[in-house]
Amino acid sequence: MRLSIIGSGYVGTTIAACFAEVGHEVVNVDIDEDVVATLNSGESPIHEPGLDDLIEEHAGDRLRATTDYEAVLDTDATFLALSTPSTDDGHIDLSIMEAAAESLGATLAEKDDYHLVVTKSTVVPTTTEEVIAPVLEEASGKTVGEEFDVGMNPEFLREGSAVEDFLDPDKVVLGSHTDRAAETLRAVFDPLVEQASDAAVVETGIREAEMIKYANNAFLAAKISLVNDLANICKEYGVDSSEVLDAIGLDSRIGSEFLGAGVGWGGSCFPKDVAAIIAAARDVGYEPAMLEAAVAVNDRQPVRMLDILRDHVDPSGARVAVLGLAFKPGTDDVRNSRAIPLIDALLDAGADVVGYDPVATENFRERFPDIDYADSAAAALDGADAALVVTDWDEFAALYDEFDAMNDPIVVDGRSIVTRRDDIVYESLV
Ligand SMILES: NC(=O)C1=CN([C@@H]2O[C@H](COP(=O)(O)OP(=O)(O)OC[C@H]3O[C@@H](n4cnc5c(N)ncnc54)[C@H](O)[C@@H]3O)[C@@H](O)[C@H]2O)C=CC1
Ligand SMILES: O=C(O)[C@H]1O[C@H](OP(=O)(O)OP(=O)(O)OC[C@H]2O[C@@H](n3ccc(=O)[nH]c3=O)[C@H](O)[C@@H]2O)[C@H](O)[C@@H](O)[C@@H]1O
Repeated sequence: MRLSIIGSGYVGTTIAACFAEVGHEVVNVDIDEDVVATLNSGESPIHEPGLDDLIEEHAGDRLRATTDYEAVLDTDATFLALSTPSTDDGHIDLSIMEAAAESLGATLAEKDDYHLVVTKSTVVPTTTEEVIAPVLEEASGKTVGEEFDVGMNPEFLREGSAVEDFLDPDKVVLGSHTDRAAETLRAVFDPLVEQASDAAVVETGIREAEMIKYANNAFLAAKISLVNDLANICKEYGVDSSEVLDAIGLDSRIGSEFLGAGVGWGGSCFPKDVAAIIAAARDVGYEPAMLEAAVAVNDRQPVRMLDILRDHVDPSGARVAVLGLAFKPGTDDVRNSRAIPLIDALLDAGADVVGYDPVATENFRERFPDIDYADSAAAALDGADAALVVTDWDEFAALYDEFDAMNDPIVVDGRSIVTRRDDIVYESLV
C-alpha cells in the first residue's frame, strides 16, 4: 500500500521505516526541513536502536520524506503522528494536530479517490471525531464517511526499543466506524501482523481506540505508583521491598513487569497522558481519584529522597552528586525526568549540585545551565558529600571503589541498583 505519515518524530519516523520494512511505500511529511533532509540522506533524525539500519535500507526506495503535503495525494492512507503536549492546566493541547489536519484537509480537496486519515497520536476520547474530522471536512470541502474516512490506531512503542516494539507488538488496536476504513486499516497492518510473533488485533470503535491508549499508559503509571506506595510502607517497617515485589510478581494476575520501585515515572508520555486523562475526566464531571493518587505518590518520591538525605546530611552547602539525568536508561531524553524536581528541591535547600549522565547531559544543561556537570560518575563522586541515584543506568550498578573519593560517603539510591558496601552509609529510597 501507499502510506503517508505526517510528523517525523519518535513515532512518525519509526512507523514510517517499519511500514517500509514490511513492504509498504511510505512518504513522511514534516515541516522541519532538517528532519526531511536527514531522512532523505538515509539517516535517522532520532536515536533509536535499529532505526538507522532500516532507514539506510529503504530511503530513496520505499521510504522518502518531504515538506510538501501534496505527496499525500499519491497515497491511500495518512497517519497523523504529531505531538500532543499538555497545556499549563494539564489538558491536551491539540493545536499542532489541528494545524496539520488543516494542511492535510486542504490537500485532500484535490484528491479524486477515497482516502483514510488515521490518528496515530495519543488523543483524548472524541478528538478524532469531534476535532480532527471537522477540521478535515472544513478544509477539504468533503464529508467524512463519504469521500474519506477517519480512523484511530494508538501507538504503544517505548523509547529505546521503538523498532522492536512496533514490529513485534503485543497488540494492534484498529479503531474505525465504516467497513471501508476497517478494511483499509487491516490491509495496512496485515503484513506486520503476519510476521509478528504473537500480536493480537483488536478491532474497535474510534473513541474506544483513543481511550485504550490512555487506559494503557494510566494503568502502567498507576501500577508503578502503587508499587512505590507499597515499597514505602516496606521501608518504614524494615521489610525488603524487592523480595515482596518479586513474590507478588509471580502471581500471573499481577505480572512481574513494571514492578520497579523507586523515584517514579517520568518521560514525554506518562506525565502528560495521565494529566490529560485526569483533565478530560474532570471536564465531564468525574473525579478520577485513583489517577490523582498515582500522580500524588509520584510527586512525593523525589521529596522522600531528599528527606532521607536530610537524615544524614544537611543539604545546605553540601556538594551533592546526582547520578542519572535521563528519564530512563537508554535514552538522552530528559523530559519530565525525576532528576528535575529533585534538583529543584536540592537547589532550594542550598545544595551545591553536580550532575552526571552517560548521554543526557547536554539536554539537561538546557534546563539547568548553572549546576556543575561531571564527565564521569567517578568525577561527580570525587569530593561529594552525598550521592543520589536517579536513573537505573547499568554503569551505576557497577560503581564500587569510586565511592572512596567521596567525603564520608552517603548514597541514597532511587533505583536500588548500587552494590552495597558495609563502610558506606547506603539508603535505598524504598
Ligand atoms: N515518543 C513516544 O515514545 C510515543 C509517543 N506517542 C504519541 O505519539 C505522538 C507523537 O509523539 P512524538 O513522535 O514523540 O512527537 P515528536 O515531537 O517527536 O514529533 C512530532 C513531529 O511533528 C512535526 N510537525 C509539527 N507540526 C507539523 C505539521 N503541521 N506538519 C507536519 N509535521 C509537523 C515536528 O517537526 C516533529 O518532527 C504524541 O501524541 C505522543 O503522545 C505514542 C507512543 C509512544
Ligand atoms: O505513550 C508513550 O509514549 C509510551 O510511554 C511509555 O514508554 P516510555 O515513556 O518510553 O518509557 P517506559 O519504559 O514506560 O518508562 C516510563 C517511566 O516509568 C519509569 N518506570 C518504569 C518501569 C518501572 O518498573 N518503574 C519505573 O519507575 C521509568 O524509569 C520511566 O521514568 C509506555 O511504556 C509505552 O507503552 C508508551 O507507548
